[in-house]
Amino acid sequence: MTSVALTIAGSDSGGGAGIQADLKTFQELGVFGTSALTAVTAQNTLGVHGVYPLNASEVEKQICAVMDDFPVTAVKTGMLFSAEIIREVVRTLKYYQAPALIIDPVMIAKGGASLLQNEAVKALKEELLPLAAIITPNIPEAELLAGMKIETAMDIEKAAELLLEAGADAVVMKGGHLDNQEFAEDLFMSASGKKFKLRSERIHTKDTHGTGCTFSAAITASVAKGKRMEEAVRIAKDYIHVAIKEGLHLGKGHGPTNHWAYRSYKAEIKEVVLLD
Ligand SMILES: Nc1ncnc2c1ncn2[C@@H]1O[C@H](COP(=O)(O)OP(=O)(O)OP(=O)(O)O)[C@@H](O)[C@H]1O
Ligand SMILES: Cc1ncc(CO)c(N)n1
Repeated sequence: MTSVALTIAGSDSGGGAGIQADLKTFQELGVFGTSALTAVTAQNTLGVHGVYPLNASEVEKQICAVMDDFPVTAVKTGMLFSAEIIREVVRTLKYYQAPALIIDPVMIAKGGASLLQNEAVKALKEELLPLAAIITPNIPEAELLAGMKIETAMDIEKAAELLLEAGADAVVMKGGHLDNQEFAEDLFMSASGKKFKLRSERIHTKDTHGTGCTFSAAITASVAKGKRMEEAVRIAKDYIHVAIKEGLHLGKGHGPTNHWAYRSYKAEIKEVVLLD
């Protein structure tokens, strides 16, 4: 049977991040993609030129339309913008006893534009995060959610532990933002005690627009197909790695990644480093 995933996120008119990245990723990984828009952004590779949120009730209607009709097996959240939208998403997902929830806690776009209001961070942490099968913060997002500064490898683990304590079943701390490193390394930790690093060669490119959205959408697609979380994050790491590596070099700023690249990609590039 065809697997169906739902993404609840913002639109990126430039097509590299947000809903557009999610649907492209679902498609490439063989999952039927459905969506609920939270906001429209006027955005391209140079930055965010406008943010136009929908009402919480408009978001709820879209989720209901999808959930009432489709056998959704995984849900992803991206840009949620406000505490009102977060609360409505939480209420609606609880009503449907929604399947596995993958949270990408989107806060700030690469150019610095805010995609989540400051006062909404608390709602994300206290109300949405406890529903998470996995949450995929980058370092600045993890700092705000865990309420601590992250400077060392030990800080990364400590913050991951705090997010598990806050109610997520698993966490991937994305290391894409740590500059000047040979590797792009992410830390996976689960409440059930699994812990490993996903490591790939760091690609030196400015074209990394939408990498976070694409990575968590790839996790969502595999989970929708019934794969275990550890396997889902490994596939996602492969997917994003090759999508960055085979970049399309579109636009004048931070270009999007290449979703077609995974089709012809066979070898495994990433390395899994088990930790005790
Ligand atoms: N230059 C790079 N080379 C290889 N992998 C990378 C690179 N940059 C990011 N990644 C990988 O891409 C995935 C997404 O991480 P990233 O830190 O970019 O997310 P993000 O900050 O949430 O992205 P966004 O800016 O789209 O919100 C991670 O697995 C990360 O290791
Ligand atoms: C709509 C949207 N969602 C997420 C991101 C983060 O990459 C972005 N730039 N735009």
